Amino acid sequence: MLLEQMQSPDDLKKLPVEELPKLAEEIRQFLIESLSKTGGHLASNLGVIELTIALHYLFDSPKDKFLWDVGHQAYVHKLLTGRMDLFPTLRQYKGLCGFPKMSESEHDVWETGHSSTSLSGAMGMAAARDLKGEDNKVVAIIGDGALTGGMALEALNHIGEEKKDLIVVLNDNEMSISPNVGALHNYLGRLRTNKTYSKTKHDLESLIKKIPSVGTPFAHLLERVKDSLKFLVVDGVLFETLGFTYLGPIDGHNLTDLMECLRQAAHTKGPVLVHIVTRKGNGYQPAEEDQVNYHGVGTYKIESGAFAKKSGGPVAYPAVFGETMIKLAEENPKIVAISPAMLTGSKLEKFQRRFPDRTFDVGIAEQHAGTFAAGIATQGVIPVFSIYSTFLQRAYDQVVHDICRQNLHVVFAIDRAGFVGEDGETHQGIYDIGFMRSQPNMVMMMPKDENELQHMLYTATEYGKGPIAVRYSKANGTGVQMDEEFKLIPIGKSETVQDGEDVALVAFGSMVEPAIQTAELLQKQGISAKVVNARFVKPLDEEMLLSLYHDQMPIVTMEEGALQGGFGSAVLEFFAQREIYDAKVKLLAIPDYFVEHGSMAQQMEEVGLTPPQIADQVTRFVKKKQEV
Ligand SMILES: Cc1ncc(C[n+]2csc(CCOP(=O)(O)OP(=O)(O)O)c2C)c(N)n1
Ligand SMILES: CC(=O)[C@@H](O)[C@H](O)COP(=O)(O)O
Ligand SMILES: [Mg+2]
Repeated sequence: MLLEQMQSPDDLKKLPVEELPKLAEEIRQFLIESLSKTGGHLASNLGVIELTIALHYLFDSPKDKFLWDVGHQAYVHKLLTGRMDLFPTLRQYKGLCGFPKMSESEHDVWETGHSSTSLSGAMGMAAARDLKGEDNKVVAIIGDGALTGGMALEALNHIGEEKKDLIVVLNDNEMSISPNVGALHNYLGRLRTNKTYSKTKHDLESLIKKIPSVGTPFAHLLERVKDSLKFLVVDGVLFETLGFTYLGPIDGHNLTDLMECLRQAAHTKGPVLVHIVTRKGNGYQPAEEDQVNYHGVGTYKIESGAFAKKSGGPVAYPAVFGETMIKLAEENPKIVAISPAMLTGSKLEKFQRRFPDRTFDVGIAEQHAGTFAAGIATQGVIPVFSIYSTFLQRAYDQVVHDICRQNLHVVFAIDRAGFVGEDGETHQGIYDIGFMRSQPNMVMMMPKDENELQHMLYTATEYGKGPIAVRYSKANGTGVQMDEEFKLIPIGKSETVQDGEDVALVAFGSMVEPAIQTAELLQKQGISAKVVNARFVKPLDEEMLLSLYHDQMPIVTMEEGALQGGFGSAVLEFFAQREIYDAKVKLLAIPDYFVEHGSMAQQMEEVGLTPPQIADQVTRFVKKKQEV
């Protein structure tokens, strides 16, 4: 098997060119087989097998730098850089990361997970290279979806101006996770169908070169004629206008064409954009036919492509969000949904089918989505901005400057809040509590179960006074009975779940259920714990906190979020502001480091947030308090 011999790109370079299609086929079979057992980002990787082979064959990694945008398509790169044996551990605890990771290999020179960063990173590397007087190549590989991200467009603007040697490979498969959207996508479509462009341009340039222009009075005029002629050939060559040499479009599954084009790119001065056209899921029929669901998969049967059945259990929070949105929108015609390219994961596809005019998939454009929501809200329409916690990070200034400062009624539906499992550190949804609650006007809540989620969403859409956020986990709910009618939750009011005398477990959202389990464990040790469902991190239920203090209850705050600036911090701030210095408060939250991939359960255990671990900590805390 050729693949087994690939310990480094040097081994690849030893292969005769004729063997490369065989290697590509082996990689395809390997990925289909290996991911059927581990899951992972299958379809995107099947689409870049030939491209990755061509890149490693022609360039000299790690001297030459490859920056994989999003990084979900870097599995082939991992295979060709000696990590085949680790694939059975892909995305598992302490196993191979699903994204580029510098600690894994010297060939991973840029870490990703969030999209649209590769061009800025590449520009930085090219600038540093030139300052140091070095001569390596820098190649950014970006998908058509990631290209819609604002960062990528900002970088194109800069790169085109600076004119440094840098190659951008645009992998155009017409797909984001869902079919790609937007005017830029439509433009790429026109380039794709205009296959004669490159040839015509080449012929034209050869012709113009024959006219003796340099040094003549007509030089400038002739250059302008050349540019104008280009625009006659296709309706606007955006990338050339921006200062890139545009090569393509070429078939990204044809190794010969790829090699030829990349060779030409490597010898071209200044920024080059190589436009390759690929098929997501290429070579595996189930993935080609259902590109959306094969973007990221769990385990599946190779022959049929059938996904392993989910192990029953209660419905997951995102599904409850999707269903609730339909109910809410049926009752309230002012409600619209906004998603930055995540309709599928956010469970809004059914909503989109039911209310196509009230659904906005804006592409990978979190910043725009935020300010777009603000604009909608100014007109009395109610935008529900559905966004994963981790991607909301990208829209922070929009949250601050456009939404909170203008005190607009934007409803944030913050999905994937807390640990996310296999995607790991780039995707953990654990910072939103801190960065949202610091904003004036913000209201923020998290439900203890799926029934409370629907009531919170209803409360948020009815609120009307300013920005309001509901964060919820990707996990399954608790299996609680769902109420038929929506109820308003009083803003800033907690709920006592069970009474107790020795300690108060004040839990935020997803930690209420573990708090109840912890209380049971404590009971066995003779410790009586009160459990409070905090519901709100902002505004806090101050009355509840003061009452616990007056009852001299030690307080343990519990949250699935970062310790710094989180729910527990808010409780401490409250007591400090009231000049209450003898409140006994212990904070249980996620400590100050990036927690890597694994299952959500493993991640909770790693940071000490499982009920037995919490019970131990609470026992020590209560005993210490009694000793004082
Ligand atoms: C900032 C950000 N927003 C959203 C995502 C979620 N996401 C991951 S891959 C992807 C689609 C990327 O499409 P494209 O770049 O064309 O790559 P393809 O999967 O088609 O190869 C999206 C929306 C992300 N990783 N980062
Ligand atoms: C690479 C990426 O950002 C997405 O594909 C992400 O992995 C989706 O996560 P979910 O599976 O939770 O929707
Ligand atoms: Mg794509």
